[in-house]
Amino acid sequence: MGSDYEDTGEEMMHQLRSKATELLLREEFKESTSDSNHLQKLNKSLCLTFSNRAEGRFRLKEYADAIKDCDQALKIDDTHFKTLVCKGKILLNLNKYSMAYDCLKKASTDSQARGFSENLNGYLDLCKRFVIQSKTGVVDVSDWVLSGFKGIVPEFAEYVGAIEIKKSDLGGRGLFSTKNIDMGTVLLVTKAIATERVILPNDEDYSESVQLVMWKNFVDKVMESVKRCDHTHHLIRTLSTGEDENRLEVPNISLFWPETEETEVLKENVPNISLFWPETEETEVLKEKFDVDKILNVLDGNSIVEDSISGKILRKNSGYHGVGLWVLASFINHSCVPNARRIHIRNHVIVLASRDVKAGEDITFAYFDVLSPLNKRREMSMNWGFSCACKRCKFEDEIWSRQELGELQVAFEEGLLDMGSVVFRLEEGMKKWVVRGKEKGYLRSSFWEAFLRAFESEKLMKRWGRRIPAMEVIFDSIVDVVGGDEIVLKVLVEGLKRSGGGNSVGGTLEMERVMKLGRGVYGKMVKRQALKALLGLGTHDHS
Ligand SMILES: C[S@@+](CC[C@H](N)C(=O)[O-])C[C@H]1O[C@@H](n2cnc3c(N)ncnc32)[C@H](O)[C@@H]1O
Repeated sequence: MGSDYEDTGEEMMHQLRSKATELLLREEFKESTSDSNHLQKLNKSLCLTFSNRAEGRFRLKEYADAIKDCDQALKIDDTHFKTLVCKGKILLNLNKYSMAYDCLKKASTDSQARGFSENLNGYLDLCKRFVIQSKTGVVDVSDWVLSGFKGIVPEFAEYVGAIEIKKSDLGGRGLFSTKNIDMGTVLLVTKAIATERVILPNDEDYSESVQLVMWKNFVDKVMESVKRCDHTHHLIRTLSTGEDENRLEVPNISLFWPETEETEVLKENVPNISLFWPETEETEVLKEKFDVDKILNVLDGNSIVEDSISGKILRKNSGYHGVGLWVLASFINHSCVPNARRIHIRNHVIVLASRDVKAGEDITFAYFDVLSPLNKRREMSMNWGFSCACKRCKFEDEIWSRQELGELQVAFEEGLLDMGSVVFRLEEGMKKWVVRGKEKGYLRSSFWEAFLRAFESEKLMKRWGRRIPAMEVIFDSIVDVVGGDEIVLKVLVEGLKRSGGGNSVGGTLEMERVMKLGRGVYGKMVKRQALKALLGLGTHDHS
């Protein structure tokens, strides 16, 4: 990097090494007391120099090199306070929580710990919490939510739940559950390689430019991370560039586990052997080492927009528009019958089960609004560069060949029929076409807009209400398809507020329906009272 700080360190280290070599050559260092003292001083300086360079490299986020410097310093003095603190902080950043704890604990017993400006006990507590979190995935943001997002923003450890990467029928690889999982359970917590956020202006043209600048800054940040850390580069290279997805390797999930030795090995700077090949064009070697085009393609297909349909930014000022790359989350495929969703808190993404998930299921979230008819969903998936292969699309593909359904869709889109009539005809049609169970929910979700407008209109309900299924029946079958969906939740919450907020007997049932769906949207990490506060339903609940 060539900073002044590093240059001075390098120079000093060089002088010290020369002096040590000189002493060794004279073979006097063992016998001579004065030289032994001198060597001691020399070692002390060398230790301090390594320690200082480690600190500098830590600040530059060059963690692998910083750790090497710490180890050199600790080889000279394994109780060196400053180095122990520095190594502890680096390990914390590398998600090695137990090892970080051990380092910082050792530092905390040093007499210098008392006058130390940073809060060592705070770090130790954080390590302890992270060790538990990274094993259990249990996170609770209720206090933060209840404080109106004014308190300290929660910090998260990396967590990889009961999931694995396998070949997926949907396309390429996917993330799969390895056991039965309850709705609201956290499946994955991971920090972004990089994120970039902006507040979008109202002006459409200007907004487009702002988004372009956001994308450029984001790409720059990713490139920086890749240059700084071989492990990051390695992880990004496991992602799809969109080409030949079915022939891609399936990485082992352990690559993403925090606290493991395997990641430690990969974090080391292992030079590529091609670097030493004779007769190879230098540019060729460099290209293989750092392929900008490949990384750009990876970013195109794997970056996640934070406020997209199945993402939720949990904080007060969520007027931001953001993009980020979360490597393991990028293995999650899309489905129009999704079973997971994302919550974004600062640079972390938390993926949670938005319904009960069975062992062996493909974990999926919605890349786009799945409360839309097939033709719109097709368009949106093509914009993403793929043709959706989920079971709902397959079913609807077949059933849409029925002329009546096509005509109904046109009548709905062009407003040729009132929405009550659209809904009535759809329900009657489903009887005739022998559509049953979940498949009814597929079509109802595609006609969500029509159902919503019918249920919201007193006039239409007077006319059609008795001839169509009750709103609760429809909503349940839609939730069965789309899982914990924020749009459905909002409609239910508005309905509940209009009916007096759950004080009547019917209202209590409605409240339970909302709370259950809320768990699918926000997960178990937002407890009941906090969830009510978040939904604007008051916090006076004594149940
Ligand atoms: C973010 S990646 C998901 C992981 C990817 N399958 C892999 O092997 O790396 C998005 C890509 O996965 C594929 N994909 C995701 N969901 C799909 C779906 N429902 N149907 C078909 N292909 C899908 C598409 O090729 C899409 O561009």
